[in-house]
Amino acid sequence: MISAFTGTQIRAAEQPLLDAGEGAVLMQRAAHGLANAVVNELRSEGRRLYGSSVTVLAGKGNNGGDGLFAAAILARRGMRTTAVLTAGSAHPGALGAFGAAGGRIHVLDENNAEELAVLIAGDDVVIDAILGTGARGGLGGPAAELIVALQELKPKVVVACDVPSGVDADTGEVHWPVLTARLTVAFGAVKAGLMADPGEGCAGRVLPVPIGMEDSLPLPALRRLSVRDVAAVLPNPGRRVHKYTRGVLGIVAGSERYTGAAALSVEAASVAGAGMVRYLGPETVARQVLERTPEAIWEPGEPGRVQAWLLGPGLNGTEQLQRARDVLAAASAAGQPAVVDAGALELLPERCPPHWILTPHAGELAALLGRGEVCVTREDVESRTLHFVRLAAEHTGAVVLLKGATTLIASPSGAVFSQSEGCPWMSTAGSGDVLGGILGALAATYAESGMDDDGPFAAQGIEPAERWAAAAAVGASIHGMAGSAASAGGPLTASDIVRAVPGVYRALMEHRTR
Ligand SMILES: NC(=O)C1=CN([C@@H]2O[C@H](COP(=O)(O)OP(=O)(O)OC[C@H]3O[C@@H](n4cnc5c(N)ncnc54)[C@H](O)[C@@H]3O)[C@@H](O)[C@H]2O)[C@@H](O)CC1
Ligand SMILES: [K+]
Repeated sequence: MISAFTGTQIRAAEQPLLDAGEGAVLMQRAAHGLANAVVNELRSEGRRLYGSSVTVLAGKGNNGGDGLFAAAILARRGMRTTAVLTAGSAHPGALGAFGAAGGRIHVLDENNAEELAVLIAGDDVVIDAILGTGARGGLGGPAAELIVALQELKPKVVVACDVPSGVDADTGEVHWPVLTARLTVAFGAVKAGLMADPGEGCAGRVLPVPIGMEDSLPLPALRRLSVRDVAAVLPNPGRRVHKYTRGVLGIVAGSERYTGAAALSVEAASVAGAGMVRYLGPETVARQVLERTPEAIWEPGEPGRVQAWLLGPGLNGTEQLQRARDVLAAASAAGQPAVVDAGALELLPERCPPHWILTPHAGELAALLGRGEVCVTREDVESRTLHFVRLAAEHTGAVVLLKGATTLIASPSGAVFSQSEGCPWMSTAGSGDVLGGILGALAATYAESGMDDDGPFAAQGIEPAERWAAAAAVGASIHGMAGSAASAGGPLTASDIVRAVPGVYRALMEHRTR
């Protein structure tokens, strides 16, 4: 599990060490971690260190100090080093060390941003050490001009020091312009802002470097399940199970207009481990569903027993909407878990049970919040994903899974998971219906066995109030892995994602036996 902390939490954990006069030691550890990361990045490209060039963009705070000390280390190891001081002044000790190691220094001013950008862009590495966790807002003035010009010139390798300057370490909000990094070296721990959009999109790979305050960190603000975690909690049928104990999922999806959504979600649920899938919808849709998944059962009347529900993909028309309304009321009364997507989000009661999983995209999340009289647009949600997903979980009382390049899952208890296994090719029609099917299958399976104190989530140390959010994170992770496997770098259809799901399960099961 990767744990991420807000910049504020990390600064608080550092404070006792700073008070004890350990600040310089922390900075040296950070600088060595950063310098080593630059060396490894160059070596991974088969580049020699000696004679390669690096420029550090250094702000006036400790982030700039880390960058300058790291550049001094690199200069001593034979790199040609340049520093651009973006605020006129810089950390005195670090600047002294950089000068003593033979680095060249330029001071950014009103008139030289473009000229410096051209000078720097050809370097082998650019280190962005302008702003770190002490930033308020983003870059302005000549520093912003420099970043805009540099971004256009596409520098070869950008390594961000702690966070890309302009990304809010607490929230992942981005104050443009930001230089997109290939690698972010995060000191002490990964910052929450590097695991939430849009911040994650600027950070590249994130490498945490311990600097000695890690034991003082509080509970994480965000967590990401690793492949190993997902493998460990994946439902694994024992010898004595049968289809009913494996978990039966009821699905209310599709309509005359959107038949594909029903077909995809039913098929995805069937391949994602549900013992049985019962489909509720019009006969014409059911025919297509069964053609694709003959294992599913069409329920024209009162459905047989189910353990969990999926409602919403492709839902349209009064008949299907009424069915979904009835099912929601029955699920609520029976205490059954439900995955609520797309059209069914509009049917939710004001407060939902904590084991319901809502799966909006940014626009649907804005609408959901609007019902609680929080007036926000899709763009607002996209620019502050972590904030709004938390708020939606708080307002609805349910687990809220916000779809995106990074999927955030907020529990009403306050815990947040972040998964990012997918790829941009997955933003294709029907992809969300497949996610719904996978989540539904997991909900049905975990409802039967999985949430107890002797279940797999408890064994991973996941608290009872966070387990349904963790289950949704498992679903997001499997969906992302299946999409990336199906894509292999190229375009794909939602059906390709479905076909890749069993392979992902097999690989995870193998992982478990290793
Ligand atoms: N606190 C510590 O002891 C340690 C901090 N470390 C580094 O120090 C960083 C935090 O350092 P600081 O607290 O000095 O803050 P930063 O280095 O993040 O920089 C903020 C500095 O720029 C100014 N500033 C804030 N917002 C600005 C904006 N939008 N535009 C221009 N200037 C702005 C501030 O007045 C401050 O002087 C961390 O990210 C990390 O890189 C590491 O060296 C490890 C130890
Ligand atoms: K930075």
